[in-house]
Amino acid sequence: MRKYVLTINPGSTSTKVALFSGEENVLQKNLSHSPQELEKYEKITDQYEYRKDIILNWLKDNNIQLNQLISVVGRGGLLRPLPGGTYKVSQPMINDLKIGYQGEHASNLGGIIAKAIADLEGIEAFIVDPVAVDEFEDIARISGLPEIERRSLGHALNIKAVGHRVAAGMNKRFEELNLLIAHLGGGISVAPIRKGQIIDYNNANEMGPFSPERAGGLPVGDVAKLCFSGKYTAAELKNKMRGKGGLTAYLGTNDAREVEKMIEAGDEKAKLIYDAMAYQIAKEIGGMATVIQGKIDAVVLTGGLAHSKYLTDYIKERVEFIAPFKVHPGEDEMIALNEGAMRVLKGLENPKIYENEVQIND
Ligand SMILES: Nc1ncnc2c1ncn2[C@@H]1O[C@H](COP(=O)(O)OP(=O)(O)O)[C@@H](O)[C@H]1O
Ligand SMILES: CCCC(=O)OP(=O)(O)O
Repeated sequence: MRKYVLTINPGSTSTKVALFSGEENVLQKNLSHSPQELEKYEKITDQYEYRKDIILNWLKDNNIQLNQLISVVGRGGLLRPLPGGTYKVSQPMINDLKIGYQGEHASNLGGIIAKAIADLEGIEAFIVDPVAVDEFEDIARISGLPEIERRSLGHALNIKAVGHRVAAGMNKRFEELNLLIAHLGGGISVAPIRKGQIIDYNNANEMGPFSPERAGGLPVGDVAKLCFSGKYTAAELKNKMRGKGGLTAYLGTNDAREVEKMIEAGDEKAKLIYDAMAYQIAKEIGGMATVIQGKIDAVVLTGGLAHSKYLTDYIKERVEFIAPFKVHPGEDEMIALNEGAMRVLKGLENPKIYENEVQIND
């Protein structure tokens, strides 16, 4: 009997997979990937078989048959800019995920793997609130060079899910509050949210604080020099900035738990780098506070790194003057994926259709 929704969440440092029966999360696995494990794949789409097999083997190991699935829902990736919601995975969407329309990222595999597994059973595949959700105000798009637009790419799925949870805890609706939510994962997004709308944020793939595996915003003149130094190919430079940047570049690991062990063992370099990441996150939160004119109901930290007391205490000390400070460790992404699919399966909402007529340059 078909009774489960399979949710698939490929992140830059992990693959998370969960089975839901109705609202209940009945089984979940979170698998971390080291940089060494991932570096053998030239492009992120090359990780398709590897990540898909992890999921299929996990189902098999837990005696779950594919004919028990109602539908499959994946995290959505760097598609064309689009409104939030639940989208049916279609061929035009798959094409854009494969080319990485707005860039490469593990989340592009979410819809692709969901569709591949759903097709084995002839059931529907969906994505929910993908990385490319765009609610920016026009002023946030201006970069300083007319050829380059600031883009809305970040952890919309978790930020919205956590925003709803925080609002419920304050006996309010998400749409009533102004929040500053920082998702601290393999990538980092710092989002000023006005009445439920993410009106700005750093592009987590290319800007803002450095992260476990990304370089974040860099001095542009020095980047230009590096590009023309002749030392690196374009692909090598891209890898340095996403995948092999941040903690990975300085310390050889994307795992903050490992970094904390290094610090405990007296490694001063590890402490300087880890503190610098926390410092940059606090600075980004401070800057984004101006976007909503300091009228903020709560500053919230979420994502895998928000499990770290060391990191959250460091940030708290610097930002708690802004608004009440809350920590929501981990993510609500698996729940949010299931809820998005359930709204459609129960007929409460029509799935959105992905349109690919907007043209932008990568
Ligand atoms: N208990 C913990 N303490 C400190 N850091 C943690 C903990 N759990 C996970 N992390 C770190 O969180 C980061 C991954 O966050 P996550 O939100 O899972 O990212 P992604 O979805 O991009 O893979 C990694 O650097 C990981 O080491
Ligand atoms: C590209 C923005 C999304 C992102 O960084 O996700 P991860 O933290 O899962 O890598």
